[in-house]
Amino acid sequence: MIDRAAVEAVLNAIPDPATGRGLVEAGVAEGLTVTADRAGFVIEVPAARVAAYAPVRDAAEAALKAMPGMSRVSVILTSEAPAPARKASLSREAVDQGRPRAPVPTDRPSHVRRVIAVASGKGGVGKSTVSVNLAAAFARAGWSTGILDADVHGPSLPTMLGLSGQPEYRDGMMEPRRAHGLLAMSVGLLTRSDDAMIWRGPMASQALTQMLTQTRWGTEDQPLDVLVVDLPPGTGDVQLTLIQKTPLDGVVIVTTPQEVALADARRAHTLFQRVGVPTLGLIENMTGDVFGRGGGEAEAARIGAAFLGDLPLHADVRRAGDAGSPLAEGEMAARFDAIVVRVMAAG
Ligand SMILES: Nc1ncnc2c1ncn2[C@@H]1O[C@H](COP(=O)(O)OP(=O)(O)OP(=O)(O)O)[C@@H](O)[C@H]1O
Repeated sequence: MIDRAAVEAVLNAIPDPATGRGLVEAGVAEGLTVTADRAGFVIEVPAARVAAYAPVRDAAEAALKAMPGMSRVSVILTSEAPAPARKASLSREAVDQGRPRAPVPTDRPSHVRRVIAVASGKGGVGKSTVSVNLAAAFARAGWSTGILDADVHGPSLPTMLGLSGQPEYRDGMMEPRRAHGLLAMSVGLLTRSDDAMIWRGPMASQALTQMLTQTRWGTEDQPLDVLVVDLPPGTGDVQLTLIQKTPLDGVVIVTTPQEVALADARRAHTLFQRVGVPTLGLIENMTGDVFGRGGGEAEAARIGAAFLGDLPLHADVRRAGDAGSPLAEGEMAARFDAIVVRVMAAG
């Protein structure tokens, strides 16, 4: 198990060029996610400073990869979009064009009945695990189901469904992959995992739009009943841009019972509320002796959302994820079936 404190110590040994302080201390490592064997974060700097921070990203990546037990590291260097230049001589029309406009949601994907996002206020709460098992439970309930992995910070669907290789293009559309009764598309299938990617909000949003609207999720004869979208964790700019542009019918928020995760879940709920996407409910993951229990239900009541259920830490869940297939039977699969019944009732 990778320890978050150890990751932070490694990152604090690397100085931020601007302040000379360690990367975590200086607040440079945004959205730091540490899971059992992975770590990732985002460095967001003004466009002019991207080159100066590239060696920092490389050093951080190398240092994290060298940690014992670390299997995957993703350090993303992104640039803030430059503010539009305004001149007094611009016409009114041009000035108007420079103003931020209310974002226009992209078209709905064709032949898809419902788009449900799975989100978390912070990383490492098991959002991707919940997404894929929720999708499998929808399929067990008889709904034709797709899953779209939009987690630019660390796409994990290819591992969880045992997928590799780029998707095929046919008649100008990407063909989703088929696995375990689900249709699947992942940002991880569209990029080489070792690429040093620079994901800005708009780029991530463009990739998501493309995967949503240019994937053949359904046809006139065989529409898709539900598309589950695994969003990147957090409540920052990337998430805001994504959800503003994406036609979502509802969101399921995943949290752990810990106080800090609950506060982040609340923040996520507020973010979705601001853009008019209804929260279908909260799921408490990793309930039990380690993290406590019950916080998710109390938080759901506090924000006026449904509580969809809790999921204890269970070896079957991790084993299924590692083996590249969702849960198909047993106690944990049954818990997901119960959650799906409540989601269906909510949305
Ligand atoms: N209920 C559970 N019981 C046992 N293991 C779990 C459970 N939920 C998640 N895990 C394990 O925790 C790890 C992290 O899960 P996952 O990758 O789904 O998190 P995440 O929140 O999607 O992370 P990220 O923020 O990086 O996307 C995985 O190894 C997964 O198998």
